[in-house]
Amino acid sequence: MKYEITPGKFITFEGGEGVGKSTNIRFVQAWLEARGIECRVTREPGGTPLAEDIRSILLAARDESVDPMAELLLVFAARAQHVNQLIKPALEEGTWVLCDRFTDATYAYQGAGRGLDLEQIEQLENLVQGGFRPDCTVILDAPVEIGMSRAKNRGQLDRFEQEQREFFEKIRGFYRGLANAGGQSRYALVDASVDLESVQEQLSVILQRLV
Ligand SMILES: Nc1ncnc2c1ncn2[C@@H]1O[C@H](COP(=O)(O)OP(=O)(O)O)[C@@H](O)[C@H]1O
Ligand SMILES: Cc1cn([C@H]2C[C@H](O)[C@@H](COP(=O)(O)OP(=O)(O)O)O2)c(=O)[nH]c1=O
Repeated sequence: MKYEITPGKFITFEGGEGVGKSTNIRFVQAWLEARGIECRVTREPGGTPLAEDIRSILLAARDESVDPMAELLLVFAARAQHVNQLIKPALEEGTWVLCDRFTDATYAYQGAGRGLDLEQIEQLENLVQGGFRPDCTVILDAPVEIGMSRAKNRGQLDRFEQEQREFFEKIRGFYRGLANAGGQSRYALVDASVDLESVQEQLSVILQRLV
């Protein structure tokens, strides 16, 4: 008898700085593993040794201003490595992959934030990923100042965290737009401004629909 492995699901977590992505990914992992679902937690930019090296290049604060197109191409270089070396092989084994940010972050940060053309980003998305997209994208939404105040105890600011408030408002607006576009979509908007328990209640409802 042919034994078929059910491929895993690919869930991505998006939102502004400090909204609680890492904290809630750990909750989702525990929730799924308690139901016998094997999970792999990863992040972007990063996830493999090469992609983590590219992450360090992207996040380093530097005197030289970084050309937005150079930033965009680095993000996708890291993603090509991550998708092909880690994410797809894990999914094919039946492991679920929980990823802290993915391509929606590129539309939000390099597109809405830096002002790059969304169609050019889409061309790169198709080039690097083909038709590969997340099964579900959780957007954790909170006012910019809440995320900033939660993130501020983390020490030195990286190159993105050094941006002005206006940059983060654009990113928040973009994510909310994705979630509110209507119709059947893979996006689930979570109010992350409330206490952790209330955030996790919202996540449980989303997870019930996925398992
Ligand atoms: N709903 C919440 N209420 C209060 N504090 C939170 C909440 N969610 C996360 N935190 C705290 O905020 C900080 C940033 O959370 P983190 O998960 O690292 O965010 P991100 O990964 O989105 O940058 C952590 O100290 C975390 O414990
Ligand atoms: C995945 C991705 C991340 N980024 C940025 C957003 C973040 O500022 C940074 C690192 O992501 P992350 O570690 O999630 O930041 P934080 O925990 O502070 O929210 O990389 C992009 O600009 N484009 C992308 O495509």
